[in-house]
Amino acid sequence: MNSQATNATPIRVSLNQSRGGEEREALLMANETPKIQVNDLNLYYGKDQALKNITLTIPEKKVTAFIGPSGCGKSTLLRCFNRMNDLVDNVTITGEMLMDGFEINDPKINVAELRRQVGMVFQKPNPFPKTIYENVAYGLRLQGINDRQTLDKVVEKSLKGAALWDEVKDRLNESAMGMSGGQQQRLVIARAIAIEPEVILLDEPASALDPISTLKIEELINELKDQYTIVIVTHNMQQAARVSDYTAFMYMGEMIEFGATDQLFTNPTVKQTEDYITGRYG
Ligand SMILES: Nc1ncnc2c1ncn2[C@@H]1O[C@H](COP(=O)(O)OP(=O)(O)OP(=O)(O)O)[C@@H](O)[C@H]1O
Repeated sequence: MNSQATNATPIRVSLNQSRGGEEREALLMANETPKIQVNDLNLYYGKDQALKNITLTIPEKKVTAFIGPSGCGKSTLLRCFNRMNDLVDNVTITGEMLMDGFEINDPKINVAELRRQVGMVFQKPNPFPKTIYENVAYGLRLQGINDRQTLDKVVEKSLKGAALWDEVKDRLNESAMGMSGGQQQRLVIARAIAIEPEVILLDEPASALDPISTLKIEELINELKDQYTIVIVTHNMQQAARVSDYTAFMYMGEMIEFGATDQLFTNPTVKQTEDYITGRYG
């Protein structure tokens, strides 16, 4: 379990008890800076409701994990944070989702700028068919930055930040497609951090990787959280326990329980959470 999680005070325990007809309770505690605040968020794919009255706070510069059985809405919620669901037809969203106090779903928001601030890494590494160097420089070039010295600096810093520099510094001009899956995933993370996001969304970033590469990604997450707010979706509860400070357990579109990872795994307050983490379902 993450060492920082041990001492962390939970910022909020958010229990959605609407199915029992009771009011949802939200208990807010101090000690963290909220980065993203979600209030009563509902999301529909056509008529199907995928997220139900989600309320939670993502703390700044901490790792928050979303866990829960397949189809419970983890990825859907994650994709809300950088408006990736805009790309899906017939999506309706209600409720509030604030980042640093600004409504993410405000139609006036510049979505490209939002996605620069909120980077995303997917399950399957998706490097561009370009050199290692150009993969990392890509976002800067998009911003019109072509000065070689600046690019060199950012490429080196980002690859170091993604714990990849030593492995690739002598082959920066080779194709990224020749790297191993684990290296490609760290390259994608380097590409994400090159444009200095504030939040990094990781959607099962290690599920396609071997155990050693998985370990490297987990170590990397631990290092990155000093600088970035990280939200990770994972199927792997041990991974959530290892890398996250806070964990949110979701079930059938609802946020069942949210709390400090060590508390949620050792002393869950809701029976459904306990059933899930002890392997009774899911
Ligand atoms: N593009 C889409 N169009 C319609 N329904 C969708 C779409 N994406 C997801 N869903 C549905 O929304 C629900 C939540 O899916 P989501 O992928 O968010 O769950 P998940 O918890 O991330 O699942 P998994 O762990 O299997 O990835 C599911 O019922 C799914 O079928």
